[in-house]
Amino acid sequence: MSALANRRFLKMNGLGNEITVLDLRGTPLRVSAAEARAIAADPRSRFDQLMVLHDPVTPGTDAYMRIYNTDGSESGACGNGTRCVAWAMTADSEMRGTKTGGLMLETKAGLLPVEQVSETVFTVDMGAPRFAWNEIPLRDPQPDTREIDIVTRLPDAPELQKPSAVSMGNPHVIFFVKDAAAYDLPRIGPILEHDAMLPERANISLAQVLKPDHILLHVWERGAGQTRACGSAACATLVAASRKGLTGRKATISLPGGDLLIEWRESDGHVLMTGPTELEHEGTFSPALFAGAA
Ligand SMILES: N[C@@H](CCC[C@H](N)C(=O)O)C(=O)O
Repeated sequence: MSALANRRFLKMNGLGNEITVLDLRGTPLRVSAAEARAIAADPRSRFDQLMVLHDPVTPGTDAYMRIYNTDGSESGACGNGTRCVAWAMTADSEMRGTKTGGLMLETKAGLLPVEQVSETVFTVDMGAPRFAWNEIPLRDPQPDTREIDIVTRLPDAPELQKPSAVSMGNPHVIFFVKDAAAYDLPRIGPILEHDAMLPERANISLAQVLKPDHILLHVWERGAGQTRACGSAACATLVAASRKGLTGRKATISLPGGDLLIEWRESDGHVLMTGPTELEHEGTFSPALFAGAA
């Protein structure tokens, strides 16, 4: 039987981005890719991202987070999930600590300071974006990641060329388009996610700049498919738009699930993401869930 059987989880969302939070602090347990897929397959614990809390690694931090996509792959960043974890560590009767003030969370991509804005709204410092082709990473050297070469040619969407690429601790490719809602993302998303230029695949964004401080965004997420919102994609998109001179350094990013406020802070180059969280329900994993999952 999986050691995760009967463990408690929280089912949450950040702007409709489905998030399941599992607290494994104080245990040596780890979630395997097969266990993550099994959790995602159950409608009660279904997720776009599973946020697993582990004991802190770096002194002074509050928790280490491992982030799983629906397909069991791992990511270094999840903006919406980080806000959900912050809510859980602040408000949930079993996960909250005694600490007041902000939290310092950590992933394999780095440190994420979080501040509470109101009961359910949090601001996450998502860190500094990276632009070097090998840090995103891309397969081939690119002189300027504001406009990269990709291999995919879509006969019915020939304009989807020369996207921007940005790492927010996870890889993002952003196409600036006239109408972000006009594309069949479930069809073209997987093709672009697996473009040969993207050795670790990428999250694919279609961005429509409405005003210098407002962008409409649709996202196909690596390992999870089309989601109602993606926080790290919103950060990467604002940064890419600002680098191309399409927006300023602060904008509202409107996603199908709602709005995020994103600021690319001038003083230190960090990206701040502010948005809501929602608790849907709590539950425990049924032992039967993991039958066959290693
Ligand atoms: N929804 C997340 C991003 C999740 C990670 C992504 N699918 C990846 O594999 O990098 C967010 O809110 O940032």
